[in-house]
Amino acid sequence: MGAGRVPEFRSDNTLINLQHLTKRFSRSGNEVTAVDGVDLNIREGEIYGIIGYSGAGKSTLIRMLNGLEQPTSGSVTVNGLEMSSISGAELRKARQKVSMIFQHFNLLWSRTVEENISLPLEIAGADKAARAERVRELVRLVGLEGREKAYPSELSGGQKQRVGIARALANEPRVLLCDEATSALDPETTDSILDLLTSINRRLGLTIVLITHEMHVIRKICHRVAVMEAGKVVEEGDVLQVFKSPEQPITKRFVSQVTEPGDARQAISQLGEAYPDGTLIRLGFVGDRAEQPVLAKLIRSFDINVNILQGNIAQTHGGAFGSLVLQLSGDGNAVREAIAFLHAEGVETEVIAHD
Ligand SMILES: Nc1ncnc2c1ncn2[C@@H]1O[C@H](COP(=O)(O)OP(=O)(O)OP(=O)(O)O)[C@@H](O)[C@H]1O
Repeated sequence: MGAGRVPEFRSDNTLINLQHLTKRFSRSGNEVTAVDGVDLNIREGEIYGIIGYSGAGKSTLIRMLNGLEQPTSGSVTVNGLEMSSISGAELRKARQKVSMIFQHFNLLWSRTVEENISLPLEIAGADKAARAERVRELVRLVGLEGREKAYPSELSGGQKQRVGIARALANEPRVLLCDEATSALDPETTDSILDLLTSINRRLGLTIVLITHEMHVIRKICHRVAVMEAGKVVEEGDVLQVFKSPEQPITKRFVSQVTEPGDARQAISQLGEAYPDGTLIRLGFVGDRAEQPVLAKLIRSFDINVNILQGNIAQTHGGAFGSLVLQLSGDGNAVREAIAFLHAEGVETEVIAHD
């Protein structure tokens, strides 16, 4: 679909504004605050990710963006229209412009691919010829040519989600909400669906808001991210910035999902055991900043041994980031001075372990 050739459109205009958004549920006499005073601005044309563990309040929050759930207090405004204050026909109309895809696709099993995609057009009252034309376009857009007459039971998970995406785009929404849209898919299919969402974002300038518990999804396609914990947004920012210097403990855990795969962590701890006299440090680097000269200077200037234990680099929408794990060994003072030197050079440096 050539996503890379289409220029990116992102404006500074706020499309979605959440103010002190709160949702409480009462369940058998107990009150649960699912969303707790959230303030957020989502800009037109961006892919905005909300990440959190199970129970953090993500689903409740995203369901308030299209009026599937009503806030207990606070407001949701989409393109100047306060979703929390409308109902009935007005809400149904507004919902056509804020459509949604789901983890389990929510397709109608008795309808074919093209009949599923056509459904929102039927509901909106489009005539038969216009529906057929639009369905053809959408089938092409999501890459399902040749599968129009298939039933959902005959499709792979990725194909089912493509039908979900086509159906969600039928009435030309301004916003696409994705509720754990890739959580039921294997890693390769996840990547192909994320590529499709990126491509749609670029081609149509569509604003996408997604919720997930996987940092890989955030890293791969989001421009900005909010981290949710116990109903609150505890950290928010550009994806690259959050990867570079996560502040909250929960954000650090999410970032380490991507930067420190389990086997790498194990390898580091094994190396740490093999060289117990060393100090393990992790250097963080971002974009095109050159840490290499700093490393060369470190090795030249201090009488210590430097072993590179692990290095990785990953791409985000905003650029590359990576980390390098080093083992420094030698005289304790020299090691301390070397670390002070790295700090002074402005390299993000964290001591992981020392003897
Ligand atoms: N309809 C409901 N009635 C009562 N409690 C609810 C309801 N919906 C959500 N909750 C509670 O609100 C809290 C947040 O749930 P929510 O589903 O929004 O979190 P989540 O981050 O999306 O987690 P998950 O990924 O597991 O769905 C949880 O404690 C949940 O049990």
